[in-house]
Amino acid sequence: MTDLPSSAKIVIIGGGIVGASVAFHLGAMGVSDVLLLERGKLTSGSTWHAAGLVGQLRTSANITQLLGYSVALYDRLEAETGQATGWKRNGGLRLACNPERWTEVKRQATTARSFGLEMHLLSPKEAQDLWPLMQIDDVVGAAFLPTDGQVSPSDISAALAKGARMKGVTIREGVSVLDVVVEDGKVAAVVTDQGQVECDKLVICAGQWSREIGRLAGVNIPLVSVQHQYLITEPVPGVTPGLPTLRDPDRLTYWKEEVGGLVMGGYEPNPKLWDVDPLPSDFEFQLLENDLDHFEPIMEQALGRVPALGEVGIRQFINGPESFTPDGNFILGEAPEVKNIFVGAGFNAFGIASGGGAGMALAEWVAKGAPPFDLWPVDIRRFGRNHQDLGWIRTRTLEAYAKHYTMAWPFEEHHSGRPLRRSPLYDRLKAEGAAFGEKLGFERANWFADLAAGEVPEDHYTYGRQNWFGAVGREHKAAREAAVLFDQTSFAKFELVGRDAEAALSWIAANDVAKPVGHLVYTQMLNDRGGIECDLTVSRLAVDKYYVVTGTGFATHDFHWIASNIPAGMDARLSDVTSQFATLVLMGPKAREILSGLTRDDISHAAFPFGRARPLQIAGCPVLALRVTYVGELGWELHVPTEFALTLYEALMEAGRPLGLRLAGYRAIESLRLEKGYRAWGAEIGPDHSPLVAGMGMFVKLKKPIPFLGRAAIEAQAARPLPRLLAAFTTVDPSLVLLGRETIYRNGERVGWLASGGYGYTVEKPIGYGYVRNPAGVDRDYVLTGAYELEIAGERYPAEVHLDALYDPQGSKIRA
Ligand SMILES: NCCCC(=O)O
Repeated sequence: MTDLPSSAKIVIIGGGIVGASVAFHLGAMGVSDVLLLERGKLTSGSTWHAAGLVGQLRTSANITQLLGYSVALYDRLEAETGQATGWKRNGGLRLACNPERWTEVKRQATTARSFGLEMHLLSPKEAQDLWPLMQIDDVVGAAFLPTDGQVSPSDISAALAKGARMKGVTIREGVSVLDVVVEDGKVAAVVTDQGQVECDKLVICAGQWSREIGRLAGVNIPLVSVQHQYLITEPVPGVTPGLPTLRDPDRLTYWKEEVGGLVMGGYEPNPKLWDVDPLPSDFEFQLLENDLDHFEPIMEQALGRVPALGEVGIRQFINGPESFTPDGNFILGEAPEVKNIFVGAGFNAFGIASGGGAGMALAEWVAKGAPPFDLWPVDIRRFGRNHQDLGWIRTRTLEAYAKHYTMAWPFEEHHSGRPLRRSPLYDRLKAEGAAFGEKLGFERANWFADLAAGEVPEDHYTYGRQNWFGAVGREHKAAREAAVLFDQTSFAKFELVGRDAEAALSWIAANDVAKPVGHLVYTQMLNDRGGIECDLTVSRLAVDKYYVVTGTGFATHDFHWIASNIPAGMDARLSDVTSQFATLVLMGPKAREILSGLTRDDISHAAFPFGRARPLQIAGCPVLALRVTYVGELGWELHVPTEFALTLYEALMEAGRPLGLRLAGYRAIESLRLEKGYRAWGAEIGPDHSPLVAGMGMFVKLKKPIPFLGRAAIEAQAARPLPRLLAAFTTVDPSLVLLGRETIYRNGERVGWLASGGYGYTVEKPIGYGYVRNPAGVDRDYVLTGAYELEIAGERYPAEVHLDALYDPQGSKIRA
């Protein structure tokens, strides 16, 4: 028995690297009364058998920053705690063995430059000079990140735990959590085998056991355990302690030095779950049985790269289960289901690399209620209804594991666990040649193949222009010249109802939403730093009722943000009505002509202007029509009870085809909105960007004396020069492919990177958006007076800068 306290301000469950790091950072922040509970011994779950590579570059700047924080922490932790960590900055090599991979690596080098991370491109021979044991016959090129490294997972965790204790955190080993007590939607206590511990906040960092702990509290943590195998050799002649880590993704393998020998592991294309449910609770310092047959293809690939592997003995073979997630990103943040329960789990084989930074970020989230910066790619609120089914989670996670080292193609879609959520129009769209993508389990048409012309609705991935380029161009042109119909049924839709709905929404929304019934307002919702948390439309349907429409992927996030910011005591209830309504979006100069033949209602501009929401009867269907656009054309979002969706679709297509109506998909939306300069949350805007730096100050009610969340921060920003400003860029060479993360140079100096990239078929140019930075202040003049270049895959190309929309800057089309 341990002397377990009966209460603690914060309880952390799990003594692996992430739990220890959260404890360390809470201690460092001076937070007192923190208790870490570990069921076995510290690190005994999966931390102890991790391979310990520490790479930093990710596709997100902020996640890269998080991993960079890990490196900086590991640099100093041994001196700070007196505990050896095994950390060394021996650098990381990455090989490319075919031209497309070489393009990927060169684009990664540009991404690294954009994010301020050192990464050098090497010839095969230069790579071999750093890693003399490898064969380079098939190597096209390589990249070297000198600040990457490796660490001893157990030792670094022990150092974090020691540091946490030194800062006052209590750590108890041998304590099992049996239940979690939730009262009034908040965590109240954990029940352990040694008594109950009351707490204000709970942090679940229990590795692969996190899903089960979450379930005790009604919190969904979608991760599963996958078997991961690697081997450790006897000493290999020629292997030195300074040997860099090596990733050989075309052979699906990684390498690192260990006590004069080599560690070699890999990501099998046919991964195997640790298929037990529930997971055993006494699995401490244990491994699974080796499966050499399963590892054989990885071994063959490895021998081809490092023949010396065949000449030394294998010291140990490891098959350790580790937690993986359906999208390959880890899980951080406050659970949307229960207040004050936080999660740090699902680290997908990069827990050791992420541990330092993830612990820092989660500690801040727990202590201050918000993360230090935007962590959307790993935010627990990115999950949706599809992520609640264990079978689906398993299927998709196995796909993600198998793709750990495969090419990360632009526009790549997952193929497993589909179809799951289907619009009523799915079969019709499929018959019309839809190439579907998927978001939160929803099937969504990305583009339409011309079946009569023999086109096949399948993506063919490359880093160049992909096979759908022409098809999307057709849809784009139809939107600008005639009309298109998008099925956007997957939109997340909420109703906010109650006596205080207006007051609550006025507090949460940055734009003025206190409008008469029948008005639609586009608004952001800001955090107290003035950053954009939500970007959506609200339509007032009654004095006490608003209809909120936001992006498919933001369903959980935006619902949680709105619900948790309704001031206490106000009568305003939020409900998710996504599944009740299909959304057909009719856009283009012929939209009114098409619609007017199907309704007796007056839809003239005078009767139904832009920014209004009206009920319409269309072809017998009761429709809520929203006069709004995300593509820069005249049009309506038609929200209709799902059972009417097919009837509405048939009527629109029949009336529209003679006028040039086409079906169109999400890739056309992207192209159209880039031309029109509409921002996308998660790309150009997010919690780190205020409306002012995003060039959207006109949507903030600063001129009205209405208090709103984030107002003070925006007022303070408005009084100072802006540190950066969002601009559009087009390249002079129209054949270039912009994908996002390309580096922006102004007068030869690096000033930012593209948050998004695509192509505008009307302007006939590649388009990208990115922030131009200058600590001394940025204004329109500063942006417009520079000479710009964009770096793409290591080469610089001249570019033009724009602050106004490239298409219809006056907005005359949408107000037609
Ligand atoms: N746990 C293995 C990590 C491999 C990698 O960092 O690529």
